Amino acid sequence: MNVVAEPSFRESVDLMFNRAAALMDLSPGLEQKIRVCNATYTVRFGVRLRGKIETFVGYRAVHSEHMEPVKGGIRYAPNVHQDEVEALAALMTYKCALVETPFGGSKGGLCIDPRQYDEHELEQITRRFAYELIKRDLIHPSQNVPAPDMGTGEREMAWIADQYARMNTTDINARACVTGKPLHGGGISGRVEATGRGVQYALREFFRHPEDVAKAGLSGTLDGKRIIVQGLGNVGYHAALFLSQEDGARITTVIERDGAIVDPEGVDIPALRDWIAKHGGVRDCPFGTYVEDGAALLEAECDILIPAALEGVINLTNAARIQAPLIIEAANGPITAGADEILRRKGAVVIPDLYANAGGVTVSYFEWVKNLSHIRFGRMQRRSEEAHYQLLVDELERLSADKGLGWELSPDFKRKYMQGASELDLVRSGLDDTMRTAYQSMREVWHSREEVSDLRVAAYMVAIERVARSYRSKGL
Ligand SMILES: NC(=O)c1ccc[n+]([C@@H]2O[C@H](COP(=O)([O-])OP(=O)(O)OC[C@H]3O[C@@H](n4cnc5c(N)ncnc54)[C@H](O)[C@@H]3O)[C@@H](O)[C@H]2O)c1
Repeated sequence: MNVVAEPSFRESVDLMFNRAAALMDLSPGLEQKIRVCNATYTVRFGVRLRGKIETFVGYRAVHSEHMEPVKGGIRYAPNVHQDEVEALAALMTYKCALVETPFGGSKGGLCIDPRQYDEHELEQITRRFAYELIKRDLIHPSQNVPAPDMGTGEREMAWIADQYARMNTTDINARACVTGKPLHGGGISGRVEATGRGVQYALREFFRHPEDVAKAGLSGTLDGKRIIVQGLGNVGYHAALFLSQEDGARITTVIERDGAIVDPEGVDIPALRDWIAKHGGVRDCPFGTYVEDGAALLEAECDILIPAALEGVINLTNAARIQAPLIIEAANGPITAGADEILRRKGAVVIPDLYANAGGVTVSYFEWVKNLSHIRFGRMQRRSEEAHYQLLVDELERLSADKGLGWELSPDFKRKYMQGASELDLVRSGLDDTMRTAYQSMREVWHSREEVSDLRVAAYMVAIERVARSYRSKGL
């Protein structure tokens, strides 16, 4: 393998920021204020496990408090470090600004390989980590609200919410201290799938603009497009599932940590997911051809590449060989700053992380609002409204019959129309609207200024301008 000097993840994010800031009219002081991470708290705590005390290292970085609470996931991975959580926290600031969720940016991490511990041990470790953060208001409904990220999910969020509630028994808004909770524990429908769903909506929006699609050298719709996905975890699985089942795309390759599965006709995503859950990897999987060097397949021919696992996987060592004309960054930071430049020169179109994976924080926002408002979303309308909707449905059917159009409203449509939307309908339509609006705002900058060469720089410009506006109006 070539050894090439790459900037760190945080430096990479800063370089991307700098490229955008250079095209803007910011004072150097404000530019620096927005770029830097405000503070990072490091905690080392001991937990007695299997008769011995084990020490764990965790972080919570707060990048920008121009809006509070600050928001960002907690990652469990063996080599999490300060640079990484600061990069991820910065991305959260820009992401929240781009999709207009009223949060600053934060991120947490715990150095742990969760696969080495059983559920009871993970609960002990999570509760202890949460205790350390809650004590310092680094988990708090109005100050800092975590969510799932790599290696964590609903289960860990439920433990964190319970830990907060135990330590703050009189806080009526306790449930809003963390998002991504299970539905029965104050969560919201559609949160588990939200980031992958957002990737699908982002691609749908991109394909609504033939001019943009042509920039990637592609044409038509998502139907029949060949897609390579790296990482079949929460984000990659849902993106792959929805794109293959609902948009007619073919997932020709899935790259996992122990190799890849290739099937030019389209990998059976639910079957593969079940296989991984049972066997811990893709080796010996019967649903396609197994390839041991999975990472090499990032360079394979396809229409769309979806890195949905780790940062830095497309870097100076492989960027020149990437064949995908369109890359959507479902993961945070999968393309380094140097690789980004190489891809731009090659003419590849990159849909950037701060937009592409914003579905998670968008639906987290809905969950937080639901928790704070103490209402259930999407319930039955009043009876008078139901009668009103019935009249409209009758009228639509009468019109269709009169004009001989032969329309028939589906029972599902009638039910939804008359009962009001379910919580899941509301979440999906809110997410779709958010992804469309954010794309339009990036696109406008991308197309209106010649020096704006790509969607990433446009996304950063929109986000930085909004953060700057917030600081200008309220002061530092
Ligand atoms: N979960 C969310 O809501 C969310 C939101 C926004 C962004 N993200 C980002 O998406 C990415 C994935 O997060 P997730 O929540 O899906 O994590 P996850 O832990 O659910 O899944 C990660 C997947 O990647 C695989 N993987 C790990 N190392 C790999 C390697 N070297 N090669 C190939 N596959 C590998 C794992 O086996 C796993 O299947 C991260 O960058 C995360 O920051 C997640």
